[in-house]
Amino acid sequence: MALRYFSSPMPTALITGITGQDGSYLTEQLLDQGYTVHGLVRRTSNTVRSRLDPLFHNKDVYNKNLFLHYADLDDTTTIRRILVKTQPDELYHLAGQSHVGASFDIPESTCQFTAMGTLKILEILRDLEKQPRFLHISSSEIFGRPDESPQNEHTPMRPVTPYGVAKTFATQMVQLYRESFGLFACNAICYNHESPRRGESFVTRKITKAAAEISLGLSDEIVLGSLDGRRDWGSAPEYTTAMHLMLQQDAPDDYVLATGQTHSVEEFLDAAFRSVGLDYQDHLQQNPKYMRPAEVTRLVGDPTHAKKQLGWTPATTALDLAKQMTAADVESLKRLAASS
Ligand SMILES: C[C@H]1O[C@H](OP(=O)(O)OP(=O)(O)OC[C@H]2O[C@@H](n3cnc4c(=O)[nH]c(N)nc43)[C@H](O)[C@@H]2O)[C@@H](O)[C@@H](O)C1=O
Repeated sequence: MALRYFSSPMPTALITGITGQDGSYLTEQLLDQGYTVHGLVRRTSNTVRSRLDPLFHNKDVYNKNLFLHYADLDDTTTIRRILVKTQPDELYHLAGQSHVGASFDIPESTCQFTAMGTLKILEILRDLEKQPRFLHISSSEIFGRPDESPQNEHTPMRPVTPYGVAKTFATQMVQLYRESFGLFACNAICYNHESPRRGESFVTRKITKAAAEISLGLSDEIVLGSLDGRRDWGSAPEYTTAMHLMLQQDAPDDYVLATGQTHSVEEFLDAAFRSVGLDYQDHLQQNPKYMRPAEVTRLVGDPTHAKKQLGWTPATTALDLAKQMTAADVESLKRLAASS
């Protein structure tokens, strides 16, 4: 695709949350299109980055065009310095505390990183001479218990979880900075999006990893909370493709990224276990520890705007994902066993 607004032939992107599921897919997609990619990473004693390290090993060009910088989300001086030094054309803000269940236990740090972290970046951008186009990863959790179904970009926000409240604040700040200060700032309002790189504490990956382990005789049970929640699950690399398209438009806007279909946790569980010849009922335990004080039960997105404006179509269904992710977990466990 032609990237019309660049003055130089090699666009540059900066990604917060580059080590996460979405950050790693987006990095691959941008590098494959000839971008130089800079990523912010947190300074920890653990330098293994399981989703990014294979990129450095796989293709030599990645070593030349991918750069990581240490910066926490609340370290505004360092982020400002990196922005001034790297002069990105596009800034993808994917970082934050993203676990909804955990946000009930750690509401302050959820708001500090997910809400205030976004505002701090917007404030830095406001002062920059060269302002990159900005994408904030928002969430269907902003809709909470909505009055209408499916939800679109105009559905009122009614969050019911600390994470949803933090994302609502960040989403509205992005809108405010777009309208009041003229930033090219967009919200990608993402419904659940999954892949074999999904963190293991999210329900899809927890299920597919357990199905793989049980099928290989490595475990015998899976412990979950409520199976009733319904989710609009799509494929993570398809959603990062749409995020990139959002920053190639003539004008900034918000887009719902969703499939428009929902499935229950139980349906996903059933599909994953069936794909390796198991009946989940023989292995399921339920524990209130995984149940939440408040739960969004019926969120489903209307992706019409993204389809029309971006020409984007989500192709992978939740049941495809259940099978693909279980197969990937089986393969990875087999590789691990072969190498030890
Ligand atoms: C759009 C939104 O999407 C994600 O948030 P989420 O929907 O909360 O995702 P999840 O995989 O944690 O839960 C899905 C459902 O599964 C139920 N559930 C049952 N048993 C367990 C269980 O054992 N663990 C978990 N995690 N969930 C369980 C749980 O109660 C809920 O009904 C994030 O990416 C978030 O960042 C985001 O923006």
